[in-house]
Amino acid sequence: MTHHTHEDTAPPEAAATDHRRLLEIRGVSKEYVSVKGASVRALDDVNLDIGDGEIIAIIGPSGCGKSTLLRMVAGLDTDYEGTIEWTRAPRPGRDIGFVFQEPALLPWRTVARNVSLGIEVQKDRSDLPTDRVDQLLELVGLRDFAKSYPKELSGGMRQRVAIVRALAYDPRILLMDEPFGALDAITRDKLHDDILRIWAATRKTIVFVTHSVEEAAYLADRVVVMSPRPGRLRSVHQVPLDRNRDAATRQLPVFAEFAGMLRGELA
Ligand SMILES: Nc1ncnc2c1ncn2[C@@H]1O[C@H](COP(=O)(O)OP(=O)(O)OP(=O)(O)O)[C@@H](O)[C@H]1O
Repeated sequence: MTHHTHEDTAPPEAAATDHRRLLEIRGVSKEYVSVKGASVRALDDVNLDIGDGEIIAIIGPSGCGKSTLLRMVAGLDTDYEGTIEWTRAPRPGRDIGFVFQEPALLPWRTVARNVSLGIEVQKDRSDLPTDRVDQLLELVGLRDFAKSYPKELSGGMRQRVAIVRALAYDPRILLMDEPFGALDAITRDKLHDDILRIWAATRKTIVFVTHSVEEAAYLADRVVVMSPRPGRLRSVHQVPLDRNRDAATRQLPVFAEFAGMLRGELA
């Protein structure tokens, strides 16, 4: 089990071993200035390489800058020190799929039309072919609900629609900010398996923020632990499991041990 801290020899920015690099985050710091003029240092010298096809979980105490970091990677906030560089130039507006805690679907559009929204907002406005929408919905078992409206779906189904909507224009990276935080435990577990299925079918790079160490351990290749303000990378851990994960994985001693270790890092 890897266990790097600032005091260890291996730096937390150690690159993913098995993946070509997709993104390089170098020396990223962020200061917010409040309305009253006081400044809050939200991130301090964050360094991380993200490999192509890698799944990374970010965990850390409330307010440590997880969402801030995700927003910067997404290009939603460009006011920071340091650099975030892509190894291949991103296609403007297309390379990031973002999923929030709330699915934010348009209630007057069908499921299929919500999924194709990601494409329609692009400049060229080419419609998403119906078979592509079907294919995306199939990934999350919602093909039969293409013509339903969001209010006719459960919370978990809505979040599945939000996830495939983010995948509609084939982004290089899927960023998710506590995507399962509003769901009950059983629905969460089902969504986890949807994510694993999506990854197996698309090999997308996925970076997600979570408060659950079990979620991080179950889904990720590497887990990034952040420390409280100013947000720094406390440690980066390779998850000691191969990619074939299912319900039985959660029963493995190595899983419990790893999740327990993460919990200890957060204490
Ligand atoms: N727009 C803003 N203006 C001022 N301060 C901000 C702003 N957004 C975030 N902050 C501050 O920056 C710090 C990091 O916030 P951020 O939302 O990134 O944390 P987080 O780790 O995602 O928290 P949580 O787990 O509670 O969602 C916090 O101290 C927060 O108060």
